[in-house]
Amino acid sequence: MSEDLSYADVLVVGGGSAGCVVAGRVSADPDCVVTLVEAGPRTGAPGQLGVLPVGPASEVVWRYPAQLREDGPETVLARGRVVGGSGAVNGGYFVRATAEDFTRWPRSWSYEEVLPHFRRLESDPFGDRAWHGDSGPMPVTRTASADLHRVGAAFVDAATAAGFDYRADLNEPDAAGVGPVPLNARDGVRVSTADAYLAPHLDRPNLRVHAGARAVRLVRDGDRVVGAEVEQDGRTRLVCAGTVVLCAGAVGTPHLLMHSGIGPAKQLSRLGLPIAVDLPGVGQGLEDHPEVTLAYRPADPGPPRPDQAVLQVVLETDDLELRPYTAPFGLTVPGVDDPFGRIGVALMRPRSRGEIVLRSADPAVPPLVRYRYLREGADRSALAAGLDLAGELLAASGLGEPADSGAATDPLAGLGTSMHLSGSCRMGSADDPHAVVDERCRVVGVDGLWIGDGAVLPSLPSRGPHATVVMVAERVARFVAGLDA
Ligand SMILES: Cc1cc2nc3c(=O)[nH]c(=O)nc-3n(C[C@H](O)[C@H](O)[C@H](O)COP(=O)(O)OP(=O)(O)OC[C@H]3O[C@@H](n4cnc5c(N)ncnc54)[C@H](O)[C@@H]3O)c2cc1C
Repeated sequence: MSEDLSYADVLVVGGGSAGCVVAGRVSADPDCVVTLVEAGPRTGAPGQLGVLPVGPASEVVWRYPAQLREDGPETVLARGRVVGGSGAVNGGYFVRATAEDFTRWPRSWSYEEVLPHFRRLESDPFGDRAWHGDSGPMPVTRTASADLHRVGAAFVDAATAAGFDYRADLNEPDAAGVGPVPLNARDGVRVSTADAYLAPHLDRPNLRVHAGARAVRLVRDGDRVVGAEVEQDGRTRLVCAGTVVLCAGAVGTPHLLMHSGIGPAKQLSRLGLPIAVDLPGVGQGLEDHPEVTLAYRPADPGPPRPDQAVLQVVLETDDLELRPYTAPFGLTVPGVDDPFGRIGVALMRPRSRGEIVLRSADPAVPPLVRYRYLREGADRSALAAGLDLAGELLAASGLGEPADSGAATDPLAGLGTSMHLSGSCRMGSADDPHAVVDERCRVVGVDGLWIGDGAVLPSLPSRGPHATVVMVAERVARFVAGLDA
């Protein structure tokens, strides 16, 4: 029997990028008791921008089995598992979705509608521009030209010489070209939403943060969710709640929904799970940016610089993002052996969509992330064209000679992922049979249940998703708090 240990007006499940925003914002009302449960530890993710703490021995990530191509082998996908979530272990790149991206979202999420929320969340030195804010919790900074690592400086020179525009602000509404990456960082240290939205308010009596606490199942009373079963310290506790906001991420949120009987009936019944609400879109339609890299032998890798972002500059073209990584991954990801310099080539508007598949009726067994990358010929040729462009820019930059990394026979053989999973419980209109949440991010067919994380993105931004996920969470917090109708 579960023990009824606590009550919350609002229970936030998952203390990642989105969950910390929702808990921090909603608990501003002292009359609202907010409980945040996070499966991972409270701290442990080193904050230096030049270190990605996601290597094989990391204690702050989940390792999900993943299959990138339909006929390909399984690999492992890391996601943050710590207060701050993936945003506490990521590259610190904080580029907004473009204005054009929002033309694919429901009209109530047009660029004009979301802009105030982007402005509210940030403190950007460009704060005097119409599309920026200068008093929000997230600091947004860029590496000054004079401070760029030689990789970034040489790449900018090569790209501008090749005719690409230089953009000082890649967070302009439709910025394309080459320029410094907006970073959620201060003085070379990553600032997660746990730092920005949660830490300043931990003394609020109405805010309770439980680390090492994993929700295993939602609890319902008829059509209403009334709480969750939470495992902590080897015990299962029942947390009763007036409202539950799922922020367990694009894998964790559909996983928890399905284990609570909310999901595609066919998949649930195959595993003998009870069906409460047949929602065919749960876990379906996920998107991410496939990435291949051009490896080279760096002419001069230089010493590791933990204070420098793994990506200081980037080139945005129509549907590609070129990423000249500042240092070999062997220097930035603990436990990884990789001596090569790399220019990443990511497809930012991929046509393939994947799914999250349950493998067991036991909620402790991680689901499979099935990407189905490169099913479409157009995706393959776009990436191949991107590799050609990377080759031209490498040659012009003088950064090094292409390496024989085994990619010569099939340049797409080294396919990877940007780890930008989104849209596994996507937002949509009432007539969309695959919509999991409505335009206010309320779960369809269930009362008292919201989703506030990257799972709800209706289509993948053509930029990394972190800034956009934080914007969505800002907005969901307002819906939950009743500040916006
Ligand atoms: C290694 C890496 C690098 C990345 N780099 C960038 C980048 O530089 N720029 C960019 O734009 N994007 C980047 N991303 C993606 C970006 O960080 C994510 O899109 C974003 O952080 C997602 O936020 P979220 O709140 O949806 O999920 P998360 O931040 O992943 O939060 C989910 C949280 O829920 C917790 N959780 C899961 N299940 C449960 C449960 N059952 N009970 C309790 N807690 C649970 C998890 O432990 C986690 O803390 C990167 C991602 C990774 C993994």
